[in-house]
Amino acid sequence: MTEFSRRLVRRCWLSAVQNPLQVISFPALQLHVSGTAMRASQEDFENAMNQVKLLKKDPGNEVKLKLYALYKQATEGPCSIPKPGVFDLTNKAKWDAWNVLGNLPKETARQNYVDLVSSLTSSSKSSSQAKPGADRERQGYENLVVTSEDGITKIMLNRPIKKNAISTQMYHEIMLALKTASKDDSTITVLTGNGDYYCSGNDLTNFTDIPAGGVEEKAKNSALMLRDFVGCFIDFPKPLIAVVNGPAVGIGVTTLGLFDVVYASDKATFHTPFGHLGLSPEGCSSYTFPKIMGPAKAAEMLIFGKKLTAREACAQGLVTEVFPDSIFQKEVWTRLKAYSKLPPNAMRVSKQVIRNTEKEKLHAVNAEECRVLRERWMSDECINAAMNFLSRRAKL
Ligand SMILES: CCCC/C=C/CC(=O)SCCNC(=O)CCNC(=O)[C@H](O)C(C)(C)COP(=O)(O)OP(=O)(O)OC[C@H]1O[C@@H](n2cnc3c(N)ncnc32)[C@H](O)[C@@H]1OP(=O)(O)O
Repeated sequence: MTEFSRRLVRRCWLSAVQNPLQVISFPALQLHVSGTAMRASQEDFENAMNQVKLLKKDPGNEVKLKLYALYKQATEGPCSIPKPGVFDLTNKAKWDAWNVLGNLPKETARQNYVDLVSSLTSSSKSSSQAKPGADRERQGYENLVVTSEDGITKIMLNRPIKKNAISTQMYHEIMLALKTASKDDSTITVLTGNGDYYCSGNDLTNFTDIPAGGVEEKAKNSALMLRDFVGCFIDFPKPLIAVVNGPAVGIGVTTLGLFDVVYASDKATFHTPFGHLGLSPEGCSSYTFPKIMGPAKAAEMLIFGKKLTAREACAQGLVTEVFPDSIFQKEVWTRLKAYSKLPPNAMRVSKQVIRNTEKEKLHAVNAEECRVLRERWMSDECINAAMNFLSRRAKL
């Protein structure tokens, strides 16, 4: 085994433990009942299995792995199947969880399974009464807060604990929110972030969830998703405004070239560390950035990862206006409320006149960037960089 493979093995296991939600999907709990007759607690065991299928809230991957392992131990005994390969993250995490139970007797595993399910059903009953959760569910977004008021639809990235890194689910949520906003009654749409960051870019753990088809399939699916995601910005029909409340990284920066107006707090910074991550530009920035700031300045950002302050980004034309952080929200929202009262059709038509001649080109650029990135994601440079971040060895 090479040093690289050893690091990858270590990293894969680490990511399975640190980011269990990325590793195993909920349907994996829909296990088959073995025909083997069991003693007294067989009925409890089967009831518990049925209760698991009815859980309203995803219990998280750590718990799901525990349930899986206890089920296997209770029905088949100690793990004796071959260890899955290093890239087969999901099956490897399941194997590890089962294997760690060693020679735990079947009856004990069965009892532990029943106890664990019982604790889950009681906690889900109490948490379903919590109002914030109910609100989120009603709105249908896990990591966004979407509000419509005064003619403005505000889409707020709401994962402050992870600096608003965009998870796979968030990509889909943002696409849905943009599509919904494009058809609602609002006249303008705003994207912003909750907390101290605007967005820390792509969630680097997105790539730890490797499907059965391996890294190639993951790269293919990611490229398709990215193309759709960026396509939603290219096609967005109303004025789209970024309210950049704090630092922006990666795709949080590149997509800014597709907004109509970008307001930034003076605390914001703009960083596209593609070189450090073994990546290449996306979000149409390979086209919009040279157009906005000239090829030399764009190259410094996109190839060498030069981080810009808000004032520098404004001087380069990426940002429309910078405000002192202390008055940022007040000033920006006062201005946006005034803009939102302008005639909506005129605003739409003006946007179309400004943007439509570029649309076809932007879609072609988007497709090409995604094609190149699909290759990059499978490169050693990129895998190493993601591993470094995940194992906390490197920060940007
Ligand atoms: C499928 C489509 C793909 C499209 C491709 C897009 C390309 C990009 O977007 S490239 C840019 C990717 N982003 C990064 O490389 C940023 C990585 N993050 C950092 O360097 C730092 O976290 C930070 C400089 C943003 C913030 O540092 P700070 O010291 O203030 O806070 P932390 O303790 O590091 O972060 C808190 C918490 O948030 C997690 N986190 C932050 N950013 C990301 C991220 N991009 N992906 C995953 N997780 C992230 C960080 O790990 C911390 O989590 P824990 O508290 O659980 O350790």
